[in-house]
Amino acid sequence: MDSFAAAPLFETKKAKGSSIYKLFSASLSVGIVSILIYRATQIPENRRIVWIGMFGAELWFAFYWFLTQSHRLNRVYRRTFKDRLSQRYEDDLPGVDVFVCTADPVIEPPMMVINTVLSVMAYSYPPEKLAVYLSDDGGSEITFYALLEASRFAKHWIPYCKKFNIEPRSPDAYFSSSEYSELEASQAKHMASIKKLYQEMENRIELAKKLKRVSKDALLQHRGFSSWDSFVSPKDHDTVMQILIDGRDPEAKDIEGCRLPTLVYLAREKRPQHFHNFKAGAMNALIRVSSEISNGAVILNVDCDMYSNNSQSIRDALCFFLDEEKGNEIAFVQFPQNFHNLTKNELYGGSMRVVSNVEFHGLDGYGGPMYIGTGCFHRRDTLCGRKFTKESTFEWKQNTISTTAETTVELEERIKQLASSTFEKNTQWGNETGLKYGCPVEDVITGLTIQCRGWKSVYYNPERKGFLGVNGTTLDQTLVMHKRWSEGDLQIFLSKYGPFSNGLGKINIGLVMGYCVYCLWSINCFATLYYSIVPSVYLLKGVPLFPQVSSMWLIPFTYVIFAEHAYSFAEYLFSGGTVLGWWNEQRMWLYKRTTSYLFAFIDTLSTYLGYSNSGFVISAKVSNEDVMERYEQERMEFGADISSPMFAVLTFLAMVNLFCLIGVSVRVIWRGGFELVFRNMGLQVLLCGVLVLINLPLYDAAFFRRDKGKLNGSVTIKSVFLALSLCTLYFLV
Ligand SMILES: O=c1ccn([C@@H]2O[C@H](COP(=O)(O)OP(=O)(O)O[C@H]3O[C@H](CO)[C@@H](O)[C@H](O)[C@H]3O)[C@@H](O)[C@H]2O)c(=O)[nH]1
Ligand SMILES: [Mn+2]
Repeated sequence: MDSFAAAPLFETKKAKGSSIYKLFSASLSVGIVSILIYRATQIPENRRIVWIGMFGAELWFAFYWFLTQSHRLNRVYRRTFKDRLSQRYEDDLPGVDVFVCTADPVIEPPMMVINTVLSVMAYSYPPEKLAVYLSDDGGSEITFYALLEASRFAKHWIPYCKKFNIEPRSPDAYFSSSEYSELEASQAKHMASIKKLYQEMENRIELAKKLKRVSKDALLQHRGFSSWDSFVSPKDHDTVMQILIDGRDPEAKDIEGCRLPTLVYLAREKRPQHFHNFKAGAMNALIRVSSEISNGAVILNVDCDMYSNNSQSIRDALCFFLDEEKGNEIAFVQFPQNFHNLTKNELYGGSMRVVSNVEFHGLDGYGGPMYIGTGCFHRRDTLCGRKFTKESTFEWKQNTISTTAETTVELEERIKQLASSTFEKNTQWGNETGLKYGCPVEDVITGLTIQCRGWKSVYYNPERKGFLGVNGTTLDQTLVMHKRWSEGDLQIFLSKYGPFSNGLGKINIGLVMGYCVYCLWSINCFATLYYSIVPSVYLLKGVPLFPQVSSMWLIPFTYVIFAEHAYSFAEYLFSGGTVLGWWNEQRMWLYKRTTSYLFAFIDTLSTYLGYSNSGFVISAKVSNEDVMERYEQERMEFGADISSPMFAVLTFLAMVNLFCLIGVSVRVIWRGGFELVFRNMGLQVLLCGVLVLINLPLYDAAFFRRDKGKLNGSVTIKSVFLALSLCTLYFLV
């Protein structure tokens, strides 16, 4: 072997400045411990219970802060060498199967879905090694029709992408980001004609969507439509499987005469009497079906809204899997979730900036990130349950399917039963094999299980983002999504597959802690609720719960509060955010903790007691113009007609703090004693004041706004009434 052949395909670098961080972290620990000592030693004679509550909340915060250190102490960054990959493996690249999941043609419009499909079909990768599968849990004829249209448009689109080496390769994203005037004349002409084809296709699909049926002409164009003859409903139908482009077929070529990637539509069989297990069920059906069609050694999974923004991502991922030294222990390569519809200051904290740019790098330092469902490359064999051994190597060359004389139709008929609703009965699918069932975050539990079998994962966060998706555009959507996530994560923690119950001893302790940060999200609700109600109410009552301004004990409180927030502010800016964005994120942090997490906890509890079953509320990916306008102006969207219990909790909390602050102010102005209040309860005033400040958009939505995004009137009235009652009650007794 010459020296170049031995050169690694990727490199891993530790984050700079980690010793400074360690010092900082140590100083904060001292502060935190001092606070706890204060609580434990200074218990007052009266109102012990309230004090102990404060102690409890602070104990929790301290413990949780300790867990989050695992995200920061050992961050690593990865870099790939794609030129070495092509030099060594260009003729030998593994097959790659891309799974795109969709579930509802209304929430996830067919145009969006096919844009994602086209973007992955156009990867810079040998087309004969690439296969794209669309799983449609909505079983929609319109989605199928759109995919059929896309399979034709691909013949023009893929050669265009490759000829001019364009990015991004989702047509919609490309057309809305590029101007003819910036292109050379020949390309501009070419683009104009492609764009026209695209718009014609779009018109046909939108028309079908509007009429809720495919035109008679189109129906005759493909035998696949006949599958809908026996169709009862999206929840009750036979398997629909159509190989729209068969990669084995030498005639399947684009307009330049180059081969095309395989393209398959699958709507697995659904029956009301058989539970379908949401996305995990869809993925497992895809794993089986694809194993008979293309059997790619590597599987890429994306949600239907997450188009590929970087045509090199497959090659990036392969640099990890094919690395001669370390590749054999890597089970999956996770890219961050990024979004293309964020506004500048991210009113709903949608980018999860710090998670992507700090925390996941920290997990990577301890054995690898979680699998987060989209933008993730898996090795097929590990996903199917194979255990790790030191001797095992990545044998991608054996994965090829022998080309038989079978026709496309014969192949379809033979393998249809792999997607039947009864296929998994009495098998290990959903348990030891494939993605795990029974958890609203199938991805996280599956990834953790793989890591517990001895595998590593890799986090790859390149400059040019690999995937871009759609983020929620209303407060309600964001809170509901976080409820599902935190609920699923808590269930993982409590299950026998949890980071603690299963991971301890199998994965690095740093990774156990790292998982716990997410798995225990929901538990944060108690300490946060306590901290955002009790000190304010006792402020109104005139009872101090923090050290006096003149006391030495104030020092650790001040240090911890200011240093921690200054650090989080710096971290947010360092991750590319804005000042206002950080402030918005603090609000969302409060809102998620007091609603999503609380409701997730309650629902998990009732699931355990057998009262309910957690479902999967599909995140909305489109919103009407009115909502969109406010989203772009960064006005918080409550939705005047939404009377969600989550909003009731938020409004109640906001009102309690408002009334307490007003109450104290009135008293001070009336009776004087400003100095006394400040001296005895300075921190309480600060806390209550910040809570009011952060809730300004909510008061605005409750009292002043007139648009459709304002807070529901009855929610406002009820919450004001409840908050007033609570404050009066506390004030009097
Ligand atoms: O019965 C179902 C329900 C959902 N989906 C698909 O699952 C994906 C994710 O659903 P979405 O509603 O967008 O959920 P998010 O909360 O945005 O998704 C994140 O969280 C999920 C649960 O952890 C993961 O499955 C996702 O990959 C991850 O992006 C979408 O493509 C859906 O079409 C199905 O295929 N079948
Ligand atoms: Mn999504």
